[in-house]
Amino acid sequence: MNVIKTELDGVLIVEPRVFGDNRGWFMETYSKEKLAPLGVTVDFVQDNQSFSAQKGTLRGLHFQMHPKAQSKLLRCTHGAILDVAVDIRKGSPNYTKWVAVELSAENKRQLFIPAGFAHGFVTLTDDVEVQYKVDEYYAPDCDRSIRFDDPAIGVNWGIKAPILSKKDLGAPLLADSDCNFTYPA
Ligand SMILES: Cc1cn([C@H]2C[C@H](O)[C@@H](COP(=O)(O)OP(=O)(O)O[C@H]3O[C@@H](C)C(=O)[C@@H](O)[C@H]3O)O2)c(=O)[nH]c1=O
Repeated sequence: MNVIKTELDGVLIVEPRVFGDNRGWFMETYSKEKLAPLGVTVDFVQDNQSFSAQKGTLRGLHFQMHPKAQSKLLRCTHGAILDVAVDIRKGSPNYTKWVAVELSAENKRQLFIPAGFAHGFVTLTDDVEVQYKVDEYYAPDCDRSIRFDDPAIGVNWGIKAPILSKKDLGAPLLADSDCNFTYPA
């Protein structure tokens, strides 16, 4: 596996090794022992999958607060997404900074997003399947959204009127959120 650092410390692009042959291809999609020396040292406890029918669907920006904060390892197994991580740790030199990485079934890239970051993605094709591992169980009490178009963050999603859930439509700005991440942790 190859790991590429992003501008945000701790947010990593993971490129699995793909073995092609006359049948097709094979890859390890996750290996604890191969990823640990490269910076992914968390213990994943839950696997998630979502399907988005239409291009231009946006899920985010989401996070779980302490004490149920989550790290995530994401991949797109059908179609393509623009995957976004935002540093929302108060006091961080990168506070409100974001990175966007295209993940697709074709490029097989994964994005590791540590706790302390908000996450969201917009679909770049129809029929998008996203799969991800998380290192903390779903905890509705700690589950939070912030506005995808919060001007204090300014993510360039490349789309003006995305398809959103009711929850994401009514999400607060980061400044009005009860987000409790601090830097250093
Ligand atoms: C996230 C989650 C949701 N659910 C339920 C709650 C709800 O009824 C239904 C749909 O939930 P949501 O609308 O929050 O799904 P979604 O908008 O896809 O939420 C996800 O978005 C991406 C961007 C993330 O980063 C994830 O951590 C997660 O927040 O699924 C679970 O049972 N377990 C879970 O782990």
